[in-house]
Amino acid sequence: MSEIIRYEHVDISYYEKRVVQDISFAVQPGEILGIAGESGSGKSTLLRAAMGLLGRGGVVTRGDIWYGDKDLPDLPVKELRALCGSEMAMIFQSAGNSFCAIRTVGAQLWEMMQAHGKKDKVAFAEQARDILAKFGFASPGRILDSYPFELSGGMQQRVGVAAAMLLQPKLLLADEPTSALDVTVQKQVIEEMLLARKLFGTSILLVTHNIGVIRKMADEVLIMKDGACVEYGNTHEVMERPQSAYTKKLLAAVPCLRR
Ligand SMILES: Nc1ncnc2c1ncn2[C@@H]1O[C@H](COP(=O)(O)OP(=O)(O)OP(=O)(O)O)[C@@H](O)[C@H]1O
Repeated sequence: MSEIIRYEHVDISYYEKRVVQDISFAVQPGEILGIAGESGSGKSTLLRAAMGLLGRGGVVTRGDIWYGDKDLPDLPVKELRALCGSEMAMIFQSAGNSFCAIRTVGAQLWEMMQAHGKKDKVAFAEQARDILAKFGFASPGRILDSYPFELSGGMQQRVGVAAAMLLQPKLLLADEPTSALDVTVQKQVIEEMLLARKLFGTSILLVTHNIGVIRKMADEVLIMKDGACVEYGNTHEVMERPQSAYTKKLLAAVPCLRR
């Protein structure tokens, strides 16, 4: 199998109530799959299932999520934790919530790297400055020495994306990464994710309500409603010739956006 990740007939329940049913898709190396659809249709749940982040009450009840030859829902917690960050990284709507308020950004990133077995702090600092510079930060050293509250929400989100790339994961799971941002910063975060793909060949699974973001970024798109897939295919084709009534309605509700 050459795919980075493959979902096969996945059902997920919370407290025995099924919220995701029979979802199948695959993401190739360097490919971006956008997932859009109704609120509460299970988009975030799909991403969280890969990372083992469903929490108490959440279970993959059927199907497989293959990462290479590893079926993620069946993986022992320790093995899954080792993959998280180094192979698969996740970014959320607000990176600020993931940072601890009372320690510098640099200290927290170093802690993350240590958790993945890195021991050379000087090499880490150099790599962190290098990544931040690649992602367009003018003063990487200042960012690392900052406390999160010294950075704007948009800046925190941009740092979050760059930080996720420190371990050069093969797959980035992005859950509404732009929805809390103003339009200018949204564009910067989109550019950052596209740059991550260009620099590192990272595949991206992107959940968003923003069809404009899907048009701009995604090679393939999966549209969800009531826990099920109503449409899945090449983004351009789905946007130009949607087949399901729900996708047609969803696209009709979007103001005309340029690619
Ligand atoms: N921890 C949880 N416990 C119980 N039910 C949950 C939990 N998390 C999500 N759900 C339910 O699972 C369903 C899918 O939720 P999910 O957050 O995946 O949807 P979504 O498509 O990402 O929604 P949105 O677009 O509003 O973020 C919803 O009915 C939600 O209420």
